[in-house]
Amino acid sequence: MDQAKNNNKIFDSMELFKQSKIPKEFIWPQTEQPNSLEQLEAPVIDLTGFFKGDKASTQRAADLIRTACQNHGFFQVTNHGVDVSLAAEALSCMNDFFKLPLSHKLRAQRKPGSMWGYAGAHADRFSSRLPWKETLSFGYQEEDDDTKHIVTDYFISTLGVEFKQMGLVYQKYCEAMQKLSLGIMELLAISLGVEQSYYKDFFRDSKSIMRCNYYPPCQEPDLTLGTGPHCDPTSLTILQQDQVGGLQVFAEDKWQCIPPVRDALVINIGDTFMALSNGRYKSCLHRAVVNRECERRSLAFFLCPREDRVIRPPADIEGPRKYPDFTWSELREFTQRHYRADMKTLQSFSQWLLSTAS
Ligand SMILES: C=C1C[C@]23C[C@@]1(O)CC[C@H]2[C@]1(C)CCC[C@@](C)(C(=O)O)[C@H]1[C@@H]3C(=O)O
Ligand SMILES: O=C(O)CCC(=O)C(=O)O
Ligand SMILES: [Fe+2]
Repeated sequence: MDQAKNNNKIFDSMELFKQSKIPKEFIWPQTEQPNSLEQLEAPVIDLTGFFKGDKASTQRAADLIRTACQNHGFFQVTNHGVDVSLAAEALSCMNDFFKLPLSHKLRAQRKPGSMWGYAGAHADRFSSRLPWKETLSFGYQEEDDDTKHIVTDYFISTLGVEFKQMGLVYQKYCEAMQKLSLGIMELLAISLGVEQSYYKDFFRDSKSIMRCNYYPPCQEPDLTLGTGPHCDPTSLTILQQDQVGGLQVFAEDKWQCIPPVRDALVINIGDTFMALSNGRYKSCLHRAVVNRECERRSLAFFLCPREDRVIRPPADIEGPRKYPDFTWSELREFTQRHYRADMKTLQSFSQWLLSTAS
């Protein structure tokens, strides 16, 4: 794997776009590019009844989730309780950061070993197959006294007090994401026939990751990718995408698209939840493509358990264990230091874990 250690290459997206050809580091192995992709059957689930405690609609939602997660792990939710104007503001104010001159963005540059900060094409980590994107990532955790304003504090301390308003938007957005995540954990438990609060309790005192993905327009979009094929190593991803489109999922042996649905959030389970379901639910390969005409933005909230909590499925999920015990801290370090997340991350991690254990 090209896990380049702390490359010092920096890409300025403003300059990149002026060149007629994209740098070779951004070129990905060519896969078939069918002109029009099928749409993935990612059911759009209205959460109104669930939030009202209506048993019949909760069961219907759980049934739709079970079918989706047994197949590819993706579904969408509407009436999810995230304020529409807050969601729109979180998406729009990304530009207040990504439109800054590179020198200003680099004040937030990701430090080696950290998950937080600004990264341009991950050029600091990889030396080939660079994604055509810039990202800004930061942490969120349930509030206690010294983490009550963890996101706002991050923006002020990293970018300056003029970014306080942006920090407040993402602080509120992360709080809404966390609340929705725990509701979905209840639906996942119901869908698996597990005690309803089992997973919700598992994610108490969680430490999650918020990631802003900014995909500039690209002069050779078919040669590169915004985000390469991967399975999310995390537990649950709540993705807000703008109306541009570009998210694709590899299911039934082909790439299928998830076109934007207004006011819906895309949910997918990650490798850690696949292990928590003992493999009954699938963490699925997905990617993001870019286009020549316009930028694309997405906000991904990655729910993660407390780093040291042992990832183990509940006893009443039948069948022999598919994965060894591990902690999120171990899997995260594996993806950050030894292995670039791809289609086999959890399988490769399990083998690595068992080989280093013996
Ligand atoms: C634990 C993580 C690693 C990545 C961010 C995340 O929080 C969840 C998704 C992972 C990622 C997006 C999967 C594709 C490759 C990656 C390098 C990226 O394109 O950003 C991954 C993230 C990472 O920073 O390693
Ligand atoms: O931007 C997208 O649509 C997908 C991004 C993604 O998969 C990720 O950040 O893990
Ligand atoms: Fe992803």
